[in-house]
Amino acid sequence: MNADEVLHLENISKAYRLYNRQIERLKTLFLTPFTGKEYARTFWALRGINLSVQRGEVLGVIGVNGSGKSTLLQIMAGTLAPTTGRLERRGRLTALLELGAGFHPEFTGRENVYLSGVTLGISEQEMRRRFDEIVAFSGIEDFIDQPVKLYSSGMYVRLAFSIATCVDPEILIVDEALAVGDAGFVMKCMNRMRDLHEQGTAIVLVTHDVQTVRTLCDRAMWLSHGEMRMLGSPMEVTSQYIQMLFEAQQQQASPASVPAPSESDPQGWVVLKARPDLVRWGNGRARIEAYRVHSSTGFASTLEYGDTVEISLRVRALADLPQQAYGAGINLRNLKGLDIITATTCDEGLAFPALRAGQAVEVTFRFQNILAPGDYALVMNVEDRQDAVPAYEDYIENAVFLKVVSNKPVLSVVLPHVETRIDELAR
Ligand SMILES: Nc1ncnc2c1ncn2[C@@H]1O[C@H](COP(=O)(O)OP(=O)(O)OP(=O)(O)O)[C@@H](O)[C@H]1O
Repeated sequence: MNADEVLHLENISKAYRLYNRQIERLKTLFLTPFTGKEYARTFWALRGINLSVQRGEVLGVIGVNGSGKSTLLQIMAGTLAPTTGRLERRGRLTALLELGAGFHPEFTGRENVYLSGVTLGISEQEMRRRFDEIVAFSGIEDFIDQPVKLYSSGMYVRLAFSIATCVDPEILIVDEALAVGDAGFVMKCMNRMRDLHEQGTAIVLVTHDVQTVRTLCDRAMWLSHGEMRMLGSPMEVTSQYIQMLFEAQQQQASPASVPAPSESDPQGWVVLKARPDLVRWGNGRARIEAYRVHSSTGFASTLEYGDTVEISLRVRALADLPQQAYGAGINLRNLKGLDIITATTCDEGLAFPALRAGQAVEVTFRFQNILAPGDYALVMNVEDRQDAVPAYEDYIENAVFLKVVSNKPVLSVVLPHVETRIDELAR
């Protein structure tokens, strides 16, 4: 390992033995020692991972369910042994892997803080010094002397995250556990991770939230079927990843799976329902609950080139939203994952009114359809532009697919109306 490395993985692989039936497990237990015959199937959850994490860098790990992310983090954290390969670590490592991992359920929160100190090799005196800060950050002062078995999952995460981040780790490993906290705490955790990053802590973060990778990470790694598919800049890796999700979803999408405007709603609103293929993230303070698309073809997902199109979003506040830089936006994204048209209320200088929880607004974007014929995903979001980097209340990658048709050739990606003139010159 060079001086700047805190984690070094060389050819790390992890195999699990899988049994199709219980009897095979028993046979392995009782017969294999004598017959040498294998009854299990080997499944490689990770294969040949080479990676080095530098001091102070934030690495985001993405990949679909079952791609090996948790397995990799457990190996990095030292709670799981790799089948092959070599791992080196430098410095104090804290990890938030599974909910409640490392806590003794019968012990109180206070006792678990000190128990964690023991596990991390931190003296009782040092833990005593850090105790107040840990409890204050967790926000569960009132429950600190209750056994943690009585904690809600959110309280578990609060305490575990506080411990993991208040002990000056050189390496912090976080596995999506943050999703369990409420929006306020998730934001607090994000800020905490930014602070640690500035202080030089290396962070490895598994998340399904592409936006988190883009805003928090220095590098991103995409795992696919246990192998490293891509390692590089967050923007590059997440874009490729989104495109893959998008194409996979396109292949699956049958006409019936594309939500069509509801016939029962004469105003054309389509209510957004949870679908397995819907890629949606955000802190949940506001949600897009319905959308509608209108053009000369009516409330339909097929649009004529050149038509005037209106796309409306109905946004409902789920928490009180003071009047500030809130806004909504849409992108029309082609099948290569490129945003061809984007529009936001913030960029148009329009501010949302202050909203109380439960109140809704309708936002309409009206534009000339200059898109070349083809299929497009409609991406929609509610954003908060208070800070330089937007935060998203709700972000939906692929709410609906729109088809653009044209009876005149469009040879470019977009074709705006071009005033054209021929002037004959006098000889
Ligand atoms: N103890 C185990 N025995 C057998 N297979 C396992 C075991 N743990 C994990 N696996 C398998 O290894 C693969 C990788 O799992 P892992 O939990 O690392 O994926 P992941 O990317 O973290 O998924 P998710 O996003 O759903 O959390 C999966 O196919 C999983 O079924």
